[in-house]
Amino acid sequence: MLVAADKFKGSLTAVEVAEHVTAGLRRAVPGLAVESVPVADGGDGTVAAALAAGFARHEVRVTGPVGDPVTATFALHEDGTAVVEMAEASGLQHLPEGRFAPLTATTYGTGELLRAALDAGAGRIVFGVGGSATTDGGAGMLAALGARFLDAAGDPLPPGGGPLRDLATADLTGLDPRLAGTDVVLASDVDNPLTGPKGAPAVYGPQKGASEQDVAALDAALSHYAKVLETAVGPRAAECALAPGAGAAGGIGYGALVGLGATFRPGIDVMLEVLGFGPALARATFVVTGEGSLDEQTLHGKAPAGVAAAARAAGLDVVAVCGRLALPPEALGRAGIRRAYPLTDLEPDPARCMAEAGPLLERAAEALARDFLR
Ligand SMILES: Nc1ncnc2c1ncn2[C@@H]1O[C@H](COP(=O)(O)OP(=O)(O)OP(=O)(O)O)[C@@H](O)[C@H]1O
Ligand SMILES: O=C(O)[C@H](O)CO
Repeated sequence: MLVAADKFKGSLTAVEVAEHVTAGLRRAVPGLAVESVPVADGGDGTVAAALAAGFARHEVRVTGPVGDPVTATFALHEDGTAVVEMAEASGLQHLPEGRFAPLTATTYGTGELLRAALDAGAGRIVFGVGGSATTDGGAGMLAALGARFLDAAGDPLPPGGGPLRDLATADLTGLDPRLAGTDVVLASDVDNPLTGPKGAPAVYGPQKGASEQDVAALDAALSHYAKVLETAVGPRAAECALAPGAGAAGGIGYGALVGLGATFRPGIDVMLEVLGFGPALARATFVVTGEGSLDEQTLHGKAPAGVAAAARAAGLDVVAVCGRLALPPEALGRAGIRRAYPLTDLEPDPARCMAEAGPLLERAAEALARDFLR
């Protein structure tokens, strides 16, 4: 039995989900052998999943999205693979008192975090992006790693995506030379391009507090930024702006593709590899996956869809646990999930469902075991 579920955002971490599911399964089937691989898709919870898989914890003080220092964690494996999560440095959770800063929030701290991973000896970086407070195209991150972004007077630009409208010259030649020898994988939660109707400002700007006017300003600023970078590094900068994942996390995907030589991969695929899911799957006979909300998004590359695809390919049955379920049985079936057990079936009151998620999940796992394991 393999438990490979993501967090239930707002109520349980992926590690807690695994613990409660295991407890419930064992209550129904005493002595059941259960292995767990808490999973994540590159978005928040990615470093936590790597730590649960045995990576070493490294904590660093870096610049937060609006300039105040924050403590960010990255995870390092003894084989030299680092898992770095941009939200640890530049995520929405670091906005003081939750106050948005759509035009001025910076990814500078993410660049500092990447530098710390290089300092710690990382030879390969899995760069998980998503959940960002920023829309600066990764300019702050590149600046922290040695790039220079200057206005017409030759002064460095102030932080954030808005000021990129005044960018006159970009110079990436000062980037940390260790990056050239480092394999960077962009593990993204989304595949949007940098700008346009499906771009970072239009699609994800509003969740960072951007008004309609801000979205238009950010889209123009990022388009201009990409043009200036084309002058600095050549036509590949234009290709990167259109590439899947360029628009992830406020365009940090673009910054990583252009400046860090990153390659884009769907986050869940990369993370399953990094977390040792394959060998665990080979030992399993049945798989439980899940996340907080099983919905349309789940089908688009979220953790349970990735787990179910891999498990079905190995010929194993998959069922899911979740807080809430917003998919019909046919859609679950297409994703390779035989049945889902939502906590809201056990406790219809949403607030109690969140507050008592642990014990409810144990009951859901017991029911699942009775249905499938006896
Ligand atoms: N215990 C719970 N009971 C009912 N619903 C829950 C519970 N825990 C989480 N949820 C629902 O799940 C939502 C979070 O969904 P989920 O954990 O799938 O993350 P997400 O928002 O899709 O983000 P990510 O992309 O990081 O996975 C919450 O907003 C809530 O609606
Ligand atoms: O951070 C963001 O902008 C979203 O999570 C998409 O990557």
